[in-house]
Amino acid sequence: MTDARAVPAERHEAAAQTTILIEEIRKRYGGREAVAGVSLQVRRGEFFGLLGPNGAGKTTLVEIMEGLREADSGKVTVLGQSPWPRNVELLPRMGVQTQSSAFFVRQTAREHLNTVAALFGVGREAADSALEDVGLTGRRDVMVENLSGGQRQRLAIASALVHGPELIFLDEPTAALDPQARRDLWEVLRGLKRQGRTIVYTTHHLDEAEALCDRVAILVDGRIAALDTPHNLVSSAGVPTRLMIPAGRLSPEEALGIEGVDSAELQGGSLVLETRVSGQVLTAVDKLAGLSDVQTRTATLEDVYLELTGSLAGTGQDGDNDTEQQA
Ligand SMILES: Nc1ncnc2c1ncn2[C@@H]1O[C@H](COP(=O)(O)OP(=O)(O)OP(=O)(O)O)[C@@H](O)[C@H]1O
Repeated sequence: MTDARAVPAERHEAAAQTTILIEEIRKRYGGREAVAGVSLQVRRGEFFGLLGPNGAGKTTLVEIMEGLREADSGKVTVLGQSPWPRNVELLPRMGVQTQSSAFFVRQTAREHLNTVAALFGVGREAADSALEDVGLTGRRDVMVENLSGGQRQRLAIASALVHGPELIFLDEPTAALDPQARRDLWEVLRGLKRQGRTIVYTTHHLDEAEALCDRVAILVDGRIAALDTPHNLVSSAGVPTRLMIPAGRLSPEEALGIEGVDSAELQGGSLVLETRVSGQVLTAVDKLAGLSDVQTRTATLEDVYLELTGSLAGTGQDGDNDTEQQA
């Protein structure tokens, strides 16, 4: 005989695999609905990206997940618990890096982390291992104020990691970094994922989201405009491929005569064709003008993002003029 009260095994399994569950969350500031009915699930061990234009509601949503802000309605479950009202049981299990991370600037990187470790009640070994995780061991004796911007960003991440949280919130950790420092930090972040941590990642860098995230949600005007793997978003969006042909080899009129070419325009020394059937068009271009020096640019997450944010932004709000500070 089965126990009617028993939770089916698959529901237990689903709960074990879910780190964050957001159900129909809404948050209004005065007349503006910053989060307008968002539901999503972040799976255990997932690198989850939150994308969207300025003012889309990302910070509000993340703060609701972190237990820093109360939703007007809807349900939030983080690691099986409600983060609001401020849930002290959850604090040791979560790490939070914000863009305005505070540092003890008159300390060395190591002293800073030791202080953070002490606040969390963990030992100095944890501080050393967090420094190693972010590749800062060699800079541990440098005063925080003498670290470069990229090294400070790493220290901010180390501060969010020092107590060994299962879930980490990272808010634009690569903002203001040079290209090499960004790439270096990507490796650090991949390392965190390999350790099995769940990461909620807010960024404006679409290439970064594409390179790092298992799935991304694109927020527009407080609503989810798309949620999927970067690969699926790109392949299902139907964004055209661009072919760049050195100018002079083919005229725009000739190109427009090729079946499957949607547009043809001269831009910066190239004839740029847009098509959704690139194989077919390349074959035709080969016959007419040859393929040497022809470049192909396939759609990226940035194309999908721009299409979504461009077509949806501003359609679902009651105005931007009622934004007084509210808790
Ligand atoms: N404390 C607040 N009081 C009033 N309005 C707020 C408050 N916080 C955010 N807002 C408004 O809510 C909307 C969403 O803001 P939010 O900071 O969540 O967006 P965001 O996607 O994080 O933006 P950004 O990319 O610029 O950080 C914006 O219109 C913003 O002006």
